[in-house]
Amino acid sequence: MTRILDVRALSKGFTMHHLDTRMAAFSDISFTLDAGEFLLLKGRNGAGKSTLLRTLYRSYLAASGEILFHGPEGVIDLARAADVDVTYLRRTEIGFVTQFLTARPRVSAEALVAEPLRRSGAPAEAALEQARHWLQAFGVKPELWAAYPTTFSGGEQQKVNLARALILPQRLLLLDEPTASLDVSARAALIDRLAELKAGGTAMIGVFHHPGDVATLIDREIDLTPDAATREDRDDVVV
Ligand SMILES: Nc1ncnc2c1ncn2[C@@H]1O[C@H](COP(=O)(O)OP(=O)(O)OP(=O)(O)O)[C@@H](O)[C@H]1O
Repeated sequence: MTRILDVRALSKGFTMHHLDTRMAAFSDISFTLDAGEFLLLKGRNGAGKSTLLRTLYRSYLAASGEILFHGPEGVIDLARAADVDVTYLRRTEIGFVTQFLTARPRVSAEALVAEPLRRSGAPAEAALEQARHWLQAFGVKPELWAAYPTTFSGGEQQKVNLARALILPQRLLLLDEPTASLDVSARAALIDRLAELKAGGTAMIGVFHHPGDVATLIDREIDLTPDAATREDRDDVVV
């Protein structure tokens, strides 16, 4: 079993300056994750699911604890890694799929989707071909491929977002409600792609409003609700 992540005693809180108080988002979280494993994050609203994903991605700095990522060049603690190392890992090793597309002015949908492949060294035409394949797979109409996604509908933007986030297999994939606002066929395409990436060894941590969407992928779950018993048995998954 290839270890991907070793999270130890991780905590994160927020300082509410206007109230002069500090509030814990999650405390003392520990778990491990191996290649090809899918971990479901559960918990009531406000339990800290999104904050944990953002802390693992290093959008937030942890208050304490370790996030040991087993990467191509050895083990690196994401809680303390230099920004330049985090930026590098985000390009090639760690993906984050949210509900929101960061569209850029005057960048076409197909160019946006092809970008991760281009950055990894793929020739322009091959990257565009792959981009069109994934736009098609997620159900974006061909007449939109060369258009700017800033004007797309919410669901269309989400499909472009998924195509871009999932075009390049990564070692670790963080998923924050990626099925929100998707139609049935795009949801099916997403599940197929996640299954394919999982089979290829990508480790995943996901938050899903409807975990039933990904029931076939889930290996383990952690409940972030304070005092909830964390169940790690696949048979206990509630869908
Ligand atoms: N940037 C922030 N500043 C201050 N407090 C924050 C910030 N982000 C999140 N919080 C607080 O941290 C707690 C955890 O929020 P988080 O969004 O991680 O919960 P969640 O489990 O993802 O919730 P939901 O299921 O409602 O999406 C909440 O009480 C929230 O108000």
